[in-house]
Amino acid sequence: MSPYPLAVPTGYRVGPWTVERPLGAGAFGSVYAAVRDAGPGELPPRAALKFLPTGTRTPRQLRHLRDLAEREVELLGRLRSPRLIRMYEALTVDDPAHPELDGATVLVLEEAAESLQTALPRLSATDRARVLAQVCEGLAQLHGAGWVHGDLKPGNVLLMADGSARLGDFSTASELDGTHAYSPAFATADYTPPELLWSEFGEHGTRIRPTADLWAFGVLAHLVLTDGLPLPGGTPSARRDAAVRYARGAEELRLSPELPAAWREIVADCLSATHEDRARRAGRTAEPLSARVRAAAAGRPPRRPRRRALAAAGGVLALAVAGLGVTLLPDERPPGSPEASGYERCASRSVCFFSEPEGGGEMCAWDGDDPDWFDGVSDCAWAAASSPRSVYNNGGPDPGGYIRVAYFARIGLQNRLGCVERGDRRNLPAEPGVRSHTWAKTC
Ligand SMILES: Nc1ncnc2c1ncn2[C@@H]1O[C@H](COP(=O)(O)OP(=O)(O)OP(=O)(O)O)[C@@H](O)[C@H]1O
Repeated sequence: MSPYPLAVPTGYRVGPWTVERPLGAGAFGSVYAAVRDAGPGELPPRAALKFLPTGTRTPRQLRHLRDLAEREVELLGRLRSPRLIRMYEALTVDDPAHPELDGATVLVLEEAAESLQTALPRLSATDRARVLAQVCEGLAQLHGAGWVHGDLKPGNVLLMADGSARLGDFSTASELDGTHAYSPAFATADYTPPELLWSEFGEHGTRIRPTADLWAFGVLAHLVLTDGLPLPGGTPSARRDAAVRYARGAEELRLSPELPAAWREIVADCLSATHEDRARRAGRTAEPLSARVRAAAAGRPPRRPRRRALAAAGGVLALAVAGLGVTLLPDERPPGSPEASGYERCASRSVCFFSEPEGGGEMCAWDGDDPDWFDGVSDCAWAAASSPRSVYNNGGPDPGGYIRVAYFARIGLQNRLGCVERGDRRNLPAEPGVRSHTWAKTC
């Protein structure tokens, strides 16, 4: 039997496309390389045709397949982001002479060279880290647009001819409706977060949140960086049982010793056992995670603060470390003394932003990056209502040279507003507000 759910012969024509050779197959889709010999000039000369057998099968299978096809067409038709595979058009096969193909949905996609699944054994450590950073960027773009992927795994990461990565297979993707989306729940067990392993499949599907993709990213990163899955067991069902034991607190997570140090905290945060812990440690979406993953891939020391942002309101200092799974290192000291005022409240090795000029008013302080001030590493609540009016870079020396601080108007380090040299303290203009910052080598 063909491993392809839909066997399409070489030379088969659909619209302007002629099938050349098979590229890969999943549970539902059969993907073929194709060339264009006619049709509108804006279409590329080559593409990957994904055939979904929506014309055959039993009515029940059909309903499900149509749902998968519609999800993919809907998402790809509406979203265009550099890290998501593009769709050029969607066609329906009209060919009563070939009943097995008649009525099939054909997605005409940007052609990738291969999937991460097949490429992985040949990739160097540097390439593996780079691909992970690009996958996380793709997830951040997807989440930023309000969608959840729902089936992130090596077969759904596509590598282009230039080696860059894109996310593919959006048949399980779903658009967020508030905090949740409804997925058809065909995610792969090894990449499914514990809370979804026993979740109910309701009328509209399984309720999932973007943190489900973060769990899958943690599993993927562990696999890509160590060639092994994070949970023990020789079969998917043994690993699912291990996930259940882990989620119930009966078993600890033991990450491979081969996992590079820069990635351990990222993977552990993504593999937090519950949605709540994952959201707190890794973020509610991939957007805050992306900067950490980029830094790890670039070999920079993780800039995630070891403590939460230090907020001082009305001169009362609060060390807010609880709840992040975060410990203060013995050599860390609290920011300035409680009697300190103005800029002097800012602890060494921190960057501090103040709600008033000259270091006055409320303060938010970090010793690391924060790609989203309101929903990232920490919540700088007052900055949501008013923009910071002064800043003090009280950072220390850094072996990598990341001693300056660049700050941005938008989450994810976008729309750069300015940069502060080490030791610099200055007033800021009233608008616009600051949403993210990063330690930088140059200003
Ligand atoms: N745009 C593309 N370019 C090249 N190859 C592709 C492309 N899209 C998919 N493939 C190949 O086809 C395989 C199956 O595609 P895809 O994952 O989209 O199908 P599926 O049936 O939806 O899979 P799943 O079993 O994950 O639901 C991929 O693993 C990859 O090898």
